[in-house]
Amino acid sequence: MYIKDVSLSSMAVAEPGELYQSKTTFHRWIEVLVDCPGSSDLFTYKLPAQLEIKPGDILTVPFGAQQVGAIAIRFLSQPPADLAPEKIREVEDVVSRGFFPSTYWELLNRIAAYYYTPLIQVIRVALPPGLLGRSQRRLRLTSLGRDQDVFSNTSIFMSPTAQQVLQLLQKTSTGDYSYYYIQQKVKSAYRGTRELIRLGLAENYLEPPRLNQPKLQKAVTLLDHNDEDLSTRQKEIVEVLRRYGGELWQSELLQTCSTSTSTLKALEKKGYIVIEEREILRREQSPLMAGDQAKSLTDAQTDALERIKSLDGFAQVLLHGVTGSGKTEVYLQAIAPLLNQGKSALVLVPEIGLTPQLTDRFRARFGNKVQVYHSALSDGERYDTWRQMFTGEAQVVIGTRSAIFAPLPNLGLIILDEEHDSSFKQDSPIPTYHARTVAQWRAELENCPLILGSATPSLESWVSVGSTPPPNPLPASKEGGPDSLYLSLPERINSRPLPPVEIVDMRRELQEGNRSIFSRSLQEALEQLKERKQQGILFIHRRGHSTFVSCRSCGYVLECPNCDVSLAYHHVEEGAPQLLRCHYCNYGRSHPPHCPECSSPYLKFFGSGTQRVAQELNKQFPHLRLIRFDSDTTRNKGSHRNLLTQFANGEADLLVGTQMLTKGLDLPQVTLVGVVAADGLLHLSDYRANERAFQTLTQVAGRAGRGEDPGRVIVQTYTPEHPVIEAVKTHDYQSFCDAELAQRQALNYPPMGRLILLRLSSVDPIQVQNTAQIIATNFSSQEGLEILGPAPASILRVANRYRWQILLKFAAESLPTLSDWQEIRALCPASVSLTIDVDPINIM
Ligand SMILES: Nc1ncnc2c1ncn2[C@@H]1O[C@H](COP(=O)(O)OP(=O)(O)OP(=O)(O)O)[C@@H](O)[C@H]1O
Ligand SMILES: [Zn+2]
Ligand SMILES: [Zn+2]
Repeated sequence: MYIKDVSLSSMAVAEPGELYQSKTTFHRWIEVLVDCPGSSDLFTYKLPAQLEIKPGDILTVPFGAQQVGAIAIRFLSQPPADLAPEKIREVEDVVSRGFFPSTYWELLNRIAAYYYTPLIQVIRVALPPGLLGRSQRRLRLTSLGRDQDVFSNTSIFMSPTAQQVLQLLQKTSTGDYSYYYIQQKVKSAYRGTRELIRLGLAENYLEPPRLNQPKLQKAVTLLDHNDEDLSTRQKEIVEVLRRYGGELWQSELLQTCSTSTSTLKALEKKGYIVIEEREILRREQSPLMAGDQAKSLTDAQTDALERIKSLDGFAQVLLHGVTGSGKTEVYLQAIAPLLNQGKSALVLVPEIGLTPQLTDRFRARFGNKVQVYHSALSDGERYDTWRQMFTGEAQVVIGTRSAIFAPLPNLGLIILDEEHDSSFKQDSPIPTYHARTVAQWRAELENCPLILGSATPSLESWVSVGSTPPPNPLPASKEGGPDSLYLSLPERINSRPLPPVEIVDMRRELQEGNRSIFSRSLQEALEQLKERKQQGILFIHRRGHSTFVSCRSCGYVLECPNCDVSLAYHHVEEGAPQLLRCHYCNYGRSHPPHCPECSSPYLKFFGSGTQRVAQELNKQFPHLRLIRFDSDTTRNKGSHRNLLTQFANGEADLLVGTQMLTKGLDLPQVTLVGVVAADGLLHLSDYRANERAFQTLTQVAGRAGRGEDPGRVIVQTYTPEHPVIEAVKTHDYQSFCDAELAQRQALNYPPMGRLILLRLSSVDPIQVQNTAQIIATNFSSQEGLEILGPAPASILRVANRYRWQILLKFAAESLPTLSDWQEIRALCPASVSLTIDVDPINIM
């Protein structure tokens, strides 16, 4: 593939031999990425003679009138033709060497190239917010510099400028100023500072953003002493300290002993205690966990663990374990020996708030070796956690998508739990990476295993560990490529059965006079909950914007005549015509008043939200206590945990919620799971709709019957004959996959074919449409490339921007030669923005 974008072709730095300045090829210029808002170009600088620089080093360079942070990208043996050599400025200094280990650096480069994203944007995703941006370069005295008296004869010889800077620094108690300040105070300070550094009298460093300075707090430490000359009060304090292991935060001690700082100071004076500032790490706080021991494993778990432990270096492992089969225990026991070897592990989960239980289990097992890293942390927490990771101490990092960039130097294992989950994919902004793809590269580069765990693996992962389907029931293992391994946990812990799934035909309910959103079956099950002192979960699919239209009388779903997808309902604004549209070929029609199949007027936009269901429940089952569990009720930090704890404590009978319920909840008291309307999942206008529906329904069903009491699942639908419903009923992942893969194959959809989605948006509806048209025609028809669209996005206008899209579909697994992306971008006028989504997951 030919890529002209400069920042993309910087891949070259990762090639061996290019990394270092060798004596034979003497480089005199270097291209750097400058950390300046809006700048994504590379700039050329001259290499100072004495300074050794490697790609990936963090530098300071003069930029306009400022000194700014920059990252060294690659050497040039020729200056660019359009730049006069004498105009090129020199790199000022290296702030941090080897900041990016070479494997990490290569990872970032791969992401930039694969996702057509300028490298600086990738770096911004990887680094904690503001690390480079608001960092400040400072100069501070060394101990040699502190003791240097410029007026004495024994002083090291230095220029007058250097003397001035030295004296300036010596005047402060800290011996430390920002470069900016020094430059204000001393003329041509630049040369002076260089000189001081060379003489070992000063050193420069990059100060982290102010906001993220380490947080200090006073700690009180007990010294070894016999307490003879103490008052009773003082003795009490010493006793408290001793009970707490000899150390407490001062604030805690004051509170515990109801004493004052002056009492403590008196104790310090007597030499019994020391009070000092200590850094407190702003890590996510969690309740203290009781220690937890490794469980003795089932046979299937033992097999899986042994296979994992025997791996040496990179391998991709699909751990396919049915719901409640104990995958987490396998992760924990795979990680334990690594920590003892001084290695770290990275565990990615779909959404951290939704899985406090998982984090708790890790904390209970590994204590403070566990770090949590995700974007909902405050900047301070993120920064501190990031620094902790950087130390290289063996640790377990649990985080969401972006934690794949955790700077763990000594990585021994990467795990993606619930690997099928679509939240591992970033749709915007660029890079539109998939954490699974990045994890695969990272594991390869670090030469460590990658475990993909799921009860409902993505078809991508299923195919990648060997596309020939194994026999049913699931085999213990199957072989894919040389580096891939399939492991299965086919049974629940203690051989508990998977819950039976009852499918209720809602058309029948209507025919037989039940107009409630709850079938008679579900009503009866809800009635029984209270009697039996059991708990239940009701799943409601919230459709957000997109919807499908179906006939309440006959179940007919309006579909596109040209594609095998349902039509989406479009209603751009009040008063505008109601339209049905296909997102793949742009076929459109008006919304019909009657069912085209049976002429019934009961056409319905499907899906009632949690709120409506909760109201309905309150009306029909006033004695059932509910907890609503959706994005409205879980907005605050810690609210997931609170609601789940309430529920686990039996403060409610029913948990009513959305997608959130499907992710890893392990509540043994739950016996009933009800799906109010499965149809909301089945007819989305997306080629992945079936896969997603199967995964969601199987996962939510898997919440039932995990404890002693057997579970029961009731799925309500208007299309009971749908193949997804069939597969969920029989817990048959295998046949579902076979059928689904055959369809994907026929239509060249992933994982057989490949997709790239171009999303265009603009405040100007005409311009965006025209641009989409021009870009689409620009893709010369190639063998194996199909261009779908341009078509308007399903919600045409969002935040006053009109959105169009072009879907590129490739028959082959790898991408063929495409036209130059820079040229494509150049076709967009300034008012139209273009996002290139590689391997898109959301096509609507
Ligand atoms: N060897 C074991 N012996 C006894 N209990 C176990 C064992 N392994 C796991 N468990 C328990 O079984 C329950 C289910 O395990 P876990 O939550 O890991 O399942 P899972 O495979 O991740 O399920 P899901 O995919 O549905 O989230 C947990 O409560 C766990 O503590
Ligand atoms: Zn009908
Ligand atoms: Zn169509």
